[in-house]
Amino acid sequence: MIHHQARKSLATIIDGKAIAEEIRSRVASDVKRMKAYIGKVPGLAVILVGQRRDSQTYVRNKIKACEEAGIKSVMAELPNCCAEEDVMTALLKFNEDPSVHGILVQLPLPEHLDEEKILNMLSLEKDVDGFHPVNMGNLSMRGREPLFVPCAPKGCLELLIRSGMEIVGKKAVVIGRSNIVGLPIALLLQRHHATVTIVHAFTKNPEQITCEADIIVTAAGVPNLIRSSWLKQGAVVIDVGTCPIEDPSSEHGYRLVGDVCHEEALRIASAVTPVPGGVGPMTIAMLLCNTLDSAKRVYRFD
Ligand SMILES: Nc1nc2c(c(=O)[nH]1)N[C@@H](CN(C=O)c1ccc(C(=O)N[C@@H](CCC(=O)O)C(=O)O)cc1)CN2
Repeated sequence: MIHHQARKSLATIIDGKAIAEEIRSRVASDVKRMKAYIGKVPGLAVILVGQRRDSQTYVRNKIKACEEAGIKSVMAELPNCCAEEDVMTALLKFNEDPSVHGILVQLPLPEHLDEEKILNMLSLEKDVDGFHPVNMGNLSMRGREPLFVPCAPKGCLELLIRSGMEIVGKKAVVIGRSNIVGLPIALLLQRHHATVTIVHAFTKNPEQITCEADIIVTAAGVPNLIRSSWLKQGAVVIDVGTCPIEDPSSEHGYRLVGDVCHEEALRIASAVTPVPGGVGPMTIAMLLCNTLDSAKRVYRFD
């Protein structure tokens, strides 16, 4: 699962795709067991608004992953020009449906829709993305437990643990402060007793901050932002940034790159995630885990 490079000095590449596959097959066997014992399977509802190509791909991959794990999925597809009310109607229907244990609204939504208002209407018990404001509040407060940890952050944590990185007391720097990735990852690392700094677009001299970090989780969406001079020797680098860049030599005319200059990071870090094949596949694996956990909670099945 962890590929050591031929040259001794190069970092380990953390194979998120292989780890995600292992987790997905564990989920599949748990779903099978649930079906055999109580005759029920977990159900996921997906709401997709508009026709963004990337969102369509992610949703397609989520539904395929559900299928492979034996999780039932339903989808509401709404046009880009739909009203907030239409999204609410779909969402409330899924909130009421007892065969649905997880609901997700694919983000980003078109600009005219109020994301916070919509996420706020999700049943807290079915919010498998963990984006409901109350869930985020619980994630941020000591002594409280969120029902669901957001998928990409949960995947990052799993990759960090698998890389052998001890988190307690370590200096962690998170680059980016979005509600989907940067903010929840920072909260999660803090929960695991790291000393966390968030770097964002207004941070002065970010390089001076990142080069002291034992752990870097980057979700800036800026290709090759993180060069070797930004890294401490032996750091673990988790790259959540995914950006398509033009590449006439590839099949679709583009390829995906992360925030990290991968070749440079390999020479300085102790472990690095690739893009693609790092955090992305883990995001989908964690969604399956959260959906399964939700169904287990409903049926009191363990
Ligand atoms: N409701 C949500 N919206 C969004 C989330 C989310 O967790 N919940 N996260 C991102 C997009 N995302 C999931 O929705 C996601 C992004 C990337 C991948 C992935 O597997 N990436 C692959 C490459 C895939 C490709 O070829 O295009 C990889 O990195 O290897 C999965 C899910 C924003 N919205």
